[in-house]
Amino acid sequence: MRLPAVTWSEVEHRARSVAGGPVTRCGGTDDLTVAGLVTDSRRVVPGSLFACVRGAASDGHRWAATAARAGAAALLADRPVDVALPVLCVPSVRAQLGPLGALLAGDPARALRLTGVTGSNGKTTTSTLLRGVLEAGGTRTGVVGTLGAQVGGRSRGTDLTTPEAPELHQLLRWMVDAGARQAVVEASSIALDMGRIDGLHFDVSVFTGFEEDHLDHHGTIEHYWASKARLFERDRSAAGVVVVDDPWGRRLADQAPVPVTRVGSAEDADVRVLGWRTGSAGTEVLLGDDTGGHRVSSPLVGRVHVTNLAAAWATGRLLGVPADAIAAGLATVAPPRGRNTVLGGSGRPVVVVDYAHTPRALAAAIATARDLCGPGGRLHLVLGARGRRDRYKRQGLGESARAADVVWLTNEGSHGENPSAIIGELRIGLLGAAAAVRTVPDRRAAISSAVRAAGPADVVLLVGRGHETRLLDTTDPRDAVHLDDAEVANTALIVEHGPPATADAAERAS
Ligand SMILES: CC(=O)N[C@H]1[C@@H](OP(=O)(O)OP(=O)(O)OC[C@H]2O[C@@H](n3ccc(=O)[nH]c3=O)[C@H](O)[C@@H]2O)O[C@H](CO)[C@@H](O)[C@@H]1O[C@H](C)C(=O)N[C@@H](C)C(=O)N[C@H](CCC(=O)O)C(=O)O
Repeated sequence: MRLPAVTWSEVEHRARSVAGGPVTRCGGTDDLTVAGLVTDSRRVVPGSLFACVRGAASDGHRWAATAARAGAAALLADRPVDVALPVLCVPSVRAQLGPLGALLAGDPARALRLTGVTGSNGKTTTSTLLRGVLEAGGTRTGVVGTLGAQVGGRSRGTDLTTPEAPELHQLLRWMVDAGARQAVVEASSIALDMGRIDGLHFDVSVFTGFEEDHLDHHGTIEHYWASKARLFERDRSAAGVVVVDDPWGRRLADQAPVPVTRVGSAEDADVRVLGWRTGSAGTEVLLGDDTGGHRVSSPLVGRVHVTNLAAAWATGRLLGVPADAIAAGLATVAPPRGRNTVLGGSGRPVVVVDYAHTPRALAAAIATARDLCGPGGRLHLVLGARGRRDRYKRQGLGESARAADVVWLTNEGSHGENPSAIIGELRIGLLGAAAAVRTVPDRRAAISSAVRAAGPADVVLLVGRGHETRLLDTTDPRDAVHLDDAEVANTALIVEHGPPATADAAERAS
């Protein structure tokens, strides 16, 4: 992807448009040009403008000399650095990442209609659904989120659900160059808090629902909610679609300064869920809006997707997509990897792989998996908790797990914590539960044991990692090992219960 060469004076001019205090240019002539804004010295290429970002673990200013050696043409800093490069000194480097990230990517957002998606659960599914709806409406649409970035038949990996602003604007440039005229952006609360979507304005932003999460970062649930509510300010979005089935969503709908379409089962919902049913073949929802009743179907499995489908419907309508195109789009969108992915069946246990990693999402995933049990079937849950993150959730996860028949406690990547201590915290929520509790610290062995113990009417639910394929038990990312829950489950199904009995099951196992 070729990024435009931007003159130093254009960079200075855009930087001055960011409120916050004096901008001082040290060195560099007006016709000096830079190409690409980079926040990581390890990704600098000749001609880059390197942004010295102060972080929690280190200060980007420490990497200025490294960036210079890698060919950076100039620096963005908030204090003097002893490096022989032109420097633009600003009050806050992080505050410049959006505006300058946009400028140095050629302001791609100006050529796109943008939809933002935030919420504690359902961001990835709803973003994927929206892309399908907008494409069915006839517009090439890009998407960026937890599963990386996609446009047309191309994809790119990302380290974060919502990348840092310079990378995000470069991905939007990549989408525009690939012919996209719409883009859907998953906006995580941490990204909203850290300014990663600065420089973007959304036609519609979607709030998929809320429960406490990421309190390690936000501190309190109020701050967590406020970071999401920030997306529904006029300077960020023109309109909102908000699921009002929980009090925090209702509060947002009541308080947001932009026009809000309310979605859910509530009486006052503008797009109301009138009924639904779900099973291994997919989900069907009956919706009511100001144009009447609409029946939509989707291959997604599980009650958790009912409001995701309703929110995608409401957003498509707001963006002018005809009702029949929305329905066609929803009917064709395949489940995103690791979101209620269904394996096995046809005479073998069903295995469901899901990303649920909060108590409420786990309770919903268990309810969904229970819907897939055959007569008299039991639900086996393979449960862990990621190390070094949101310890406060572990007892709640254990409490939600009480709804299963057999719970297999295991490792989910301890990230340097003591794996047994993590399992012990999960077990607190299970004290006195009717469910049988097994402890198998090795994740592969736990998945295989659960699949082995499951009968043909049973369901094995694997939660916490979904699509993830890297498992880390230390604090050094280089120690990560490959472990894909769906891969391990498929192997266990064949080893313990034989190959798929029918073609479609074989297809599903692929
Ligand atoms: C809490 C958080 O979001 N931290 C992010 C933050 O880290 P940090 O402030 O510690 O940065 P740092 O490591 O001190 O580095 C400071 C600066 O020096 C630079 N640097 C660093 C090393 C070097 O050799 N050269 C160099 O230039 C870095 O690129 C950075 O610009 O800035 C880093 C660089 O951009 C991010 O990688 C890092 O995300 C970490 C890895 C992370 O795990 N973030 C998670 C919590 C996150 O953001 N999750 C959300 C939500 C997901 C969900 O909803 O489930 C997401 O959007 O992914």
